Amino acid sequence: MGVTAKGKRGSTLLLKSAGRPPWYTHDGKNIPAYMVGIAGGSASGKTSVAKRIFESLDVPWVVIVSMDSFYRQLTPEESTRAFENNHDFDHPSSTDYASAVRVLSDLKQGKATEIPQYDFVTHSPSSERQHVYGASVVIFEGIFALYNPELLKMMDIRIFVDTDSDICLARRLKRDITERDRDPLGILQQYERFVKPAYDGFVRPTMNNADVIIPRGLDNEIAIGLMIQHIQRQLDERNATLMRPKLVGQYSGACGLKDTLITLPQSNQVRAMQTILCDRSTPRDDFVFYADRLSRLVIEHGLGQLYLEKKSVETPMGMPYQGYELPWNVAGVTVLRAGGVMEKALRSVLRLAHYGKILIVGDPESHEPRLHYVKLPHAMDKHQVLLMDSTIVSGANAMMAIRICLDHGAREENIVFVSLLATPQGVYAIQAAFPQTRIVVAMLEPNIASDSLLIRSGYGLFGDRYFGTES
Ligand SMILES: Nc1ncnc2c1ncn2[C@@H]1O[C@H](COP(=O)(O)OP(=O)(O)O)[C@@H](O)[C@H]1O
Ligand SMILES: Nc1ccn([C@@H]2O[C@H](COP(=O)(O)O)[C@@H](O)[C@H]2O)c(=O)n1
Repeated sequence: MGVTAKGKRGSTLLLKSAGRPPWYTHDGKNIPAYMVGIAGGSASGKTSVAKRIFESLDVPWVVIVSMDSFYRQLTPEESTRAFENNHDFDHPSSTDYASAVRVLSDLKQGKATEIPQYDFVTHSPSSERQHVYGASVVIFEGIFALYNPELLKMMDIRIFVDTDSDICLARRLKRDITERDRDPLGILQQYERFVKPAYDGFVRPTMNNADVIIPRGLDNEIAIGLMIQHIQRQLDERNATLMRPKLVGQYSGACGLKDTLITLPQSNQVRAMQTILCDRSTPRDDFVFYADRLSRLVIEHGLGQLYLEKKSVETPMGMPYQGYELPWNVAGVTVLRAGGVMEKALRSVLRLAHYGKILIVGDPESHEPRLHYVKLPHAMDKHQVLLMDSTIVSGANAMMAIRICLDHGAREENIVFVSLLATPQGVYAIQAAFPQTRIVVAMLEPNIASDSLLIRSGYGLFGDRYFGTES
């Protein structure tokens, strides 16, 4: 049984996804996503209402998760009956709640997750998964969205769409013929036998769990408008009270830095290279050459922090030699764009690594970091992570990058942040939030130029100097 193009998959829609501001407190802890639950009868307009809310909300990184994604796998006998319109998909037992709870609780906690996909033509989950990360708002819609107590607990607002059953049946007929490859007689049989009784017995009673009931679904513009205003107000209030990471840590020379900071031995060679990089009159080709050379040194120093397995080999003279095995499980994650310089160094010294990219751009007004793109290797929990950025200045970008790796399952004790230059202020802020992350730098440089919120290190704008994009 193949999946046809006509088959409707359990739909997960990422509608807005760029420029996410920090979603964690100054001590690095995630702020839970705002969750909306929308229940109602089949074809009552749940998806349509969900889409309308999303279009209207002024929030980046929003996701709609459909309950369709969690229909459980049928046994062969059940599957045969399903093709005869004789399987009850409207009983609560048709849903894999454990999977729904796992996915939604990941999203609620700000973690990356994989959402199963469903095919209505084959009546079975497909092998595909949709990777979702970064939702500030999650809308969960489905006939049993307000049924399971664990799911209900996660929701910040619960909505029930209450549409006349004749209208629902007419819409369902049309939709199931065009989108789900069904025949009219089968649809009517299934409706009479399962859909209607289950609505009366299981779905309608969940109206009691709702905070808001929307009669007539999308047609009820007033109710929908009021509800959107309410949600937007709640989000704005939450936003105003969020404890965003401070752009500069509270470092004062007196309190000192912890020993998770590892600085490259300050040989005369290293200091000479730093002098070249800090010198405003250095020509670009020299800047690039010495940035590359210093990157290799600091990357090697960072690799020296990785945990290695012991290995015994036999020498050509037949003697035993006890040593170590180079690791296979290194994830080199670049904070774009300046971190790309260090990826080049990592590639030149390590043959086996998986690479990831994170694009963080400072907001032009507040200079607050904003996440625009992330792609990381699979199974981050099994990787030792070398996180690379050329400089740590306020520490805000580094904190966001570390938070992203943790949200994708990386273990904090396995993260090594590698940088050419760091300010003590930035290191202090990172250490306060992520005490187990090791920070390897070529140089600690306390002299920063600060122009209101925009802070520059001794290198000036490293990426622009390296890539030749200075204005
Ligand atoms: N107010 C409305 N007027 C006309 N058609 C609608 C309205 N609301 C939904 N529909 C249509 O009815 C069908 C089912 O709507 P949908 O929002 O997907 O319902 P549900 O998610 O509850 O199954 C879709 O084809 C949709 O375009
Ligand atoms: N293989 C399946 C699975 C589910 N259904 C029907 O889908 C309805 C829920 O989807 P809505 O978008 O309408 O909320 C539900 O009433 C099931 O009967 C199906 O027909 N085949």
